[in-house]
Amino acid sequence: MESIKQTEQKRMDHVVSQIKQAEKKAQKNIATAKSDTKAIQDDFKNNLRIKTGTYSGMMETALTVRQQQQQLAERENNRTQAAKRLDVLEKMEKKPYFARVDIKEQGEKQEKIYIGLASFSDEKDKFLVYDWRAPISSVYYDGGLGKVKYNTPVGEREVELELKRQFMVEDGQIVTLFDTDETVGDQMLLEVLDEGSDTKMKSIVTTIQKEQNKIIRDTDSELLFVQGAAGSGKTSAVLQRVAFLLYRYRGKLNSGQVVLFSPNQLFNDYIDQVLPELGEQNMVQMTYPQFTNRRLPKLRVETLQERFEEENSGINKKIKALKDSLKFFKATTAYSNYLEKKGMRFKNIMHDGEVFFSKKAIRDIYYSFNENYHLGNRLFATKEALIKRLNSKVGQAAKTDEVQKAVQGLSQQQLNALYGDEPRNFENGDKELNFLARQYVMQDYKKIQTAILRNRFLNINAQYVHFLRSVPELLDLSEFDLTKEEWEQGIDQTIKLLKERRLSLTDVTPYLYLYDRITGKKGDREIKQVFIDEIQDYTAYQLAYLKTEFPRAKFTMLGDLNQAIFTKENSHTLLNELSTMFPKEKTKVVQLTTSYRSTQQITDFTKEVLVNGEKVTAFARNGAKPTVIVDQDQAALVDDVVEILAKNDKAKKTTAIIGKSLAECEALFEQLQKKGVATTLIRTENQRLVPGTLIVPSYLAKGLEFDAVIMWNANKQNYHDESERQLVYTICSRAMHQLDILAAKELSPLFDTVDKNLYTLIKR
Ligand SMILES: Nc1ncnc2c1ncn2[C@@H]1O[C@H](COP(=O)(O)OP(=O)(O)OP(=O)(O)O)[C@@H](O)[C@H]1O
Repeated sequence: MESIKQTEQKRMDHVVSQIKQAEKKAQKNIATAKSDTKAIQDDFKNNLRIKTGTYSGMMETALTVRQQQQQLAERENNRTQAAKRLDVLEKMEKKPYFARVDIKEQGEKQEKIYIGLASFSDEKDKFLVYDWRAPISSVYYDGGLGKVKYNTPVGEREVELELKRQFMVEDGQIVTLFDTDETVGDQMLLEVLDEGSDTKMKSIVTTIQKEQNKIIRDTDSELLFVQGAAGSGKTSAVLQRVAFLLYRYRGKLNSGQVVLFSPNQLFNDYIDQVLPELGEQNMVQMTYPQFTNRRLPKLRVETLQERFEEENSGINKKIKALKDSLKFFKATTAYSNYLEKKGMRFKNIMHDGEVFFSKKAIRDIYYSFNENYHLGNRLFATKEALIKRLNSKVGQAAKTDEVQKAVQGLSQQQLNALYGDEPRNFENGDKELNFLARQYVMQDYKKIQTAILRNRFLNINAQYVHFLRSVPELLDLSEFDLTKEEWEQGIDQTIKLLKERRLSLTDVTPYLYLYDRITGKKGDREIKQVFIDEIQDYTAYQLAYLKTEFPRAKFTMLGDLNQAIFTKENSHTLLNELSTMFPKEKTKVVQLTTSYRSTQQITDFTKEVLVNGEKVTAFARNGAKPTVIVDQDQAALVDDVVEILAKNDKAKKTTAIIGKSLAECEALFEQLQKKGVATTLIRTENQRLVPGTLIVPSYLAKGLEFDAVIMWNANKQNYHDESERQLVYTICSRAMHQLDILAAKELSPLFDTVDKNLYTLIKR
């Protein structure tokens, strides 16, 4: 008798052969679209007669050109569609599907549903494969055998799940199959997790877990908040969610309307293959500093490294807490509203070293409009009035003898430049001279026009400082444990930086928000979905700002309060503030507690580093216990690194050495180089992850993972402050299979909370 595997293989062979046929068809479509395009272009070249003699002739020509462009766009669209389909088919040829569920709806026959990367039907329109995002596919991810419910666009349905089968497939051949009554068999997950790390993140489509599926398929929430332990698959789930939304709202949502904010550039690079692997285009990806700094080209904003290494204590810390808060955001809004009545700061518009429009004149115009003019309109009306005044000044100047004489003395070439594209049919000589004189003056005044149009008369630096000075009237400083004098000290620092054309990261967002309010900037209404990863490193202010910047978007925010390495203990306040920003009934919070990244031994160890942390459970996958090596001095530690690297290399494990600061990483890099050990030092977030051993500073390790991690210099001197606990946790939780912690002389006391049985201690 034929085994189950043979029967399934036969079916798979059939599907693969159908897919191959479909590929041929797609190739033909691409070729047809290409030759059609060429034919249209040739035809156009040969037959188009440009008729410009008469008005109707011109119209006819324009119409023909337009028709041709439309035809070309249509063919181009056909071609891209066919090319996309071919791309998906080629992937499916290797792995047509990864699961099968047998379901029975009441009163109906049993149905076998095969689930893969995309839907595929045969010539008779019978579904051979269902897209993993189709409503019915949800039962595969959600249910054990028995009754299961799933959502469809027209409501909930219930079916009996009678079989759940998973396939490991390579090149169209079934390698293994598992029948399971567990929610997605652990066996398959184990196989997947046992694989080594890569410089690129992979999709988890075949083994999405029930909780993750909830995140992926949510369509109701305006704010979906995911608190997930390190390695619990937040990032993975969210990328699957993007693919899901693009499928669910096909035609209404495209990848350009989805934005993902990620922790750093390195991480962008790490995840950029997941969506293409799923047959979708990547969304817009950026980091928050990229988003804000591109609007501040003239100011130098603090970098991630500077932010990480800056001393944040005492008054500074309290000022930062205030500036990061939602209260401060509200104060900015209140302050800007008050500017409709008074308080705007302006700059003179200068010309040749002299005041052309004085700030007082501009202020008078600005406040001459009635109270129905709100900030944006008020500015617009002011600009209009200034342009009008400029024009009348141009008129006056053009009439002066001086200008008239100057124009008469111009060469033909200079005159031609003044005419520009203007048709030269003037009623009489006077009018012509007048026109030329105006043009002549305008050349000189061009800069003034630009200054008006570009809002150069706004004095945003002075305005921001004025706002800071007004803060004690807008909120209660004592709530942030600050006195007025302390607050003033903070303002002095900001002024000092502004004078050097610099801005601290904390000030960037309020500065921009104030500017947006004054200029009436409306935000990007095109963007429909915004994803924010590592939410714990954002401030409430930044999130409130993002909400105004993307007024039509739904938000998915994910993070791990345990890994707040920049905001530290403020991360819990963030969660509270966040909950007031979105309507309660439209907010959903999902917790992911199982960590899939690391072996049980590593997760059990790392979670004890935390005190009062969010919940973390290990996924049962075995490996060696973490090792802690305490050696005599730095030189001995370098030898330890060399030894560990040799061992890891032999076991084909990729290692990342994570040091606290960049300086430390640089020093280690050089020492290893002297010993002939090749590594790649990641200095900035703009670098690429490459295969082989990496040395990474801690603040860039966010979101990444490696087979083996060496925590460098985990001694007392380096990590002693309670506020560094989360950083230590983030570093250690990057390891998938092996973790070695190295310290000279004395281990950091932050490890004291860890049970001694959970690691192997080597003292040398
Ligand atoms: N359902 C799953 N099936 C297979 N692998 C999974 C699954 N969920 C997570 N993983 C794997 O676990 C690892 C961690 O996932 P991911 O990076 O998405 O976690 P995270 O919650 O974003 O972590 P962190 O907060 O530490 O950055 C990845 O290698 C991912 O492929």
